[in-house]
Amino acid sequence: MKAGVIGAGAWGTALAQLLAADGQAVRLWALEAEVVDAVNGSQENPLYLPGIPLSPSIAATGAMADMADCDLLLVVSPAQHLRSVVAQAPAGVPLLLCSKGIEAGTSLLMSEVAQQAQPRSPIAVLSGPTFAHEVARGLPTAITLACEDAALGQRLAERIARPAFRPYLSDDVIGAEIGGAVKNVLAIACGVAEGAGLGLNARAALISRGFAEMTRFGLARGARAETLGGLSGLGDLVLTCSSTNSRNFSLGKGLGEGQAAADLLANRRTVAEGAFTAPVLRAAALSAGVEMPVVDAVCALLADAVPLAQVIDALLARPLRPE
Ligand SMILES: NC(=O)C1=CN([C@@H]2O[C@H](COP(=O)(O)OP(=O)(O)OC[C@H]3O[C@@H](n4cnc5c(N)ncnc54)[C@H](O)[C@@H]3O)[C@@H](O)[C@H]2O)C=CC1
Ligand SMILES: O=C(CO)COP(=O)(O)O
Repeated sequence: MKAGVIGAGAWGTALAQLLAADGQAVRLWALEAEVVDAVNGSQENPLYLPGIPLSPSIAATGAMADMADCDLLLVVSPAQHLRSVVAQAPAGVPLLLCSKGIEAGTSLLMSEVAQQAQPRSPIAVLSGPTFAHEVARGLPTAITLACEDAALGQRLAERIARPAFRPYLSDDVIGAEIGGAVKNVLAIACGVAEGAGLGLNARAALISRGFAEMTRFGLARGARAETLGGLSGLGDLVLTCSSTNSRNFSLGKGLGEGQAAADLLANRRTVAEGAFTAPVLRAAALSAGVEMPVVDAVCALLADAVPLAQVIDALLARPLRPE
């Protein structure tokens, strides 16, 4: 039996490499035939993870039926495609969900979507500050592994831990997912501050006040505060809000430089999840009665609805209140 990875973008490929670096067999499902050919033929994924030599023990496939001999499936598709790929996956196999986002139309978290798509499959979530290129290169990384079933969580943690890759166990699945989804929207805001030349004070303010928004929303959805303050929340927020290695931060930087969202989002191959999560999160926050002004500002910019200067002025002109 072997581990399988569903989705061969940057993160799925990096996770396959992590698990296969010591020669263990890993099955990798890719959507694109050219990715299957490149991984199997020349041990690389130039489309999504260029410059990283991959282990020959990764076997790529474009046929989901080939995942039937896997005893663990890491699901690493973009959040908006998770329902369809999980529905095609073999039933009854533990699913470790690695996508970060909220489903449009349903406002469901990935664990809730997976539960609907594969009701018989046990579910866990893997989320934290983890740039794919760094994990693929074997650089030290810590991550949250959340699972309601403590024994399964322990088994999965032991299965994926490596000398430089440390999963920390949690039973707060909702908290781990909310941190990963919300931080992508806040990273867009920090990118805007960078692109518009607003300075590092503004970035720190957005990280802190954004974390307050994440916490308010998370607590309203049943997350625990310590999860939001951990690797999958604050940890990932800090990582993604401070580097153009983040696609979300880079998208925001383009917006801050005055480019239109429609142009920045047209024809991109890689995913900036925050652009999809932002409007869903805004609607979910509104219906939960949770104020998220930074998220609202990102939504306005993504809709190309309000000029940047006006969005910034509106945030700064909010009534003064206690922290
Ligand atoms: N790249 C990273 O460093 C990290 C990414 N993640 C999360 O992992 C998830 C996947 O992101 P990446 O691997 O970075 O993707 P990516 O941006 O590198 O690649 C895009 C992926 O989308 C897939 N795709 C496009 N259309 C599809 C469809 N109709 N059905 C199924 N798949 C489709 C492509 O095959 C490809 O695998 C996202 O939710 C992301 O937030 C989480 C941690 C780190
Ligand atoms: O989730 C990530 C790091 O933890 C990757 O962030 P981006 O999707 O913004 O590149």
